[in-house]
Amino acid sequence: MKSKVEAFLDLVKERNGHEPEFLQAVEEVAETVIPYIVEHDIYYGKNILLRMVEPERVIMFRVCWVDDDGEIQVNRGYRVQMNSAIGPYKGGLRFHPTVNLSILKFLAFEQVFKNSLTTLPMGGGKGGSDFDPKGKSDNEIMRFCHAFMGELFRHIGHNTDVPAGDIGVGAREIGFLFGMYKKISNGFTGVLTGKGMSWGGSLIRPEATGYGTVYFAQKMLETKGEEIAGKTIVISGSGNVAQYAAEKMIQLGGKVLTLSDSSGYIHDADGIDAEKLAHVMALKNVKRARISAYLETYPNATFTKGETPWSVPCDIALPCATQNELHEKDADLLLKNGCICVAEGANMPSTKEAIAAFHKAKILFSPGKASNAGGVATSGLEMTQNSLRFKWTREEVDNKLKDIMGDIHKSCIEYGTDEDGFVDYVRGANIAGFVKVADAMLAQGIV
Ligand SMILES: NC(=O)C1=CN([C@@H]2O[C@H](COP(=O)(O)OP(=O)(O)OC[C@H]3O[C@@H](n4cnc5c(N)ncnc54)[C@H](OP(=O)(O)O)[C@@H]3O)[C@@H](O)[C@H]2O)C=CC1
Ligand SMILES: O=C(O)CCC(=O)C(=O)O
Repeated sequence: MKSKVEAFLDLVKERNGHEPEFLQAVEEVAETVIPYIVEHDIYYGKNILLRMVEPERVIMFRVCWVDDDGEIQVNRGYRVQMNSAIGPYKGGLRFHPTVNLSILKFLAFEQVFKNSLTTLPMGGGKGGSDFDPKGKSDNEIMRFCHAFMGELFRHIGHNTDVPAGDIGVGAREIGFLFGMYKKISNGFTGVLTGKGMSWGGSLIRPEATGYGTVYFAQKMLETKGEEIAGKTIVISGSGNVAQYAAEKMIQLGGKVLTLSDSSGYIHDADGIDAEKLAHVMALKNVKRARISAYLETYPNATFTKGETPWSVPCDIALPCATQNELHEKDADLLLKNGCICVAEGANMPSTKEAIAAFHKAKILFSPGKASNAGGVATSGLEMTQNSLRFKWTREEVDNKLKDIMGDIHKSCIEYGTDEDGFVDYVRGANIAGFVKVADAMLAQGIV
């Protein structure tokens, strides 16, 4: 006889069998949420989770643009509008050659729970394209963004769907996307977040995902009487999330040992301090160089080609690059080397087996939907400021971000504490995220 979780997953697999990342994300949620549904009559027998795994709408479109050689290029664009029970769809856009429907559906599904956890009124969505920004000129990026928005504009709006950045979409791309939306719609609205500071952006939004991940790690460490000062930290990635996670760790007295990109990782045993990090930011955000270029200025560091940084001994690990970048063997190495805390800055960076290893060892482990929620939370604060036509100070936004990360941590404790006191942050985040969305769906009827 199949368990309820198995029966549910079989149904989801029947419809989405060719979408491995989406199935992985659904499985993690189903395993923790279905037992909760079974114990709570108000949710039982209503097929709520079955409704939540089906996107409300998926938009897929052609994006044609002309490259610098005058060649016509064709890419595929998407927007997955997953769930709008508690607010307008909200979530980033990813430009990366690996983008497909499975990846965007997993990200949109995670986003529904994450946005619910922030306590702000935002539904979940995600979008993007298989366009590869690497090696493209600024003019090519602009032409692509304009072409992409030339179709996306009709599906979004400040009260309907508010996209933002993700992998491959940063301040430059948001600028080009916003410019085209404003032109076509003939209106200046907060339709995107992550905007520039002089045209509706919020202070702290660029820093928010990385800072928030560190604030969450801080809260987890506090439960064990530990603090960040004096700890060694291994970080993967060297993009937006990794850079600001490193910055906050350094400010709080941590010693950051590594950063990476898709070509490999650098290990600086002396620690990446504020000055070295500023150099990384210039390398990555201005020169758009590979992380190995770090060694040209800091030759004492090492570069390991084609590897992730998890073999470097550390107290705290922050996976901040991409999905499924931390496997069971990496988790075993981290544990063997004494790691006590893993906070995910990326979305679903740890595989199911890696999470099981962390849970078995009972170390502090937080899933991205809890610990990286600071980015979208601050996007929510950007939306509020846009509606109010007002601007909060850096300190005001940072304090709100800290409060939100603290509240998410409390929710995880409330729903994820085992009888022996161990906190399963995965279960906590999934159930807390589910309850708010499910209550709204029940109140709104079968729609
Ligand atoms: N930006 C945000 O506000 C938020 C982002 N996230 C998540 O955080 C993660 C990082 O996003 P963000 O920093 O914004 O993106 P960026 O594009 O700024 O940086 C991505 C980083 O990850 C590396 N990377 C990407 N794909 C791979 C891969 N397949 N293998 C190894 N390294 C890879 C990139 O290296 P390379 O340059 O070589 O590709 C780069 O260093 C993603 O999972 C994203 O979904 C979550 C919440 C909010
Ligand atoms: O700020 C946002 O709306 C999106 C952030 C995002 O894409 C994410 O949380 O994964």
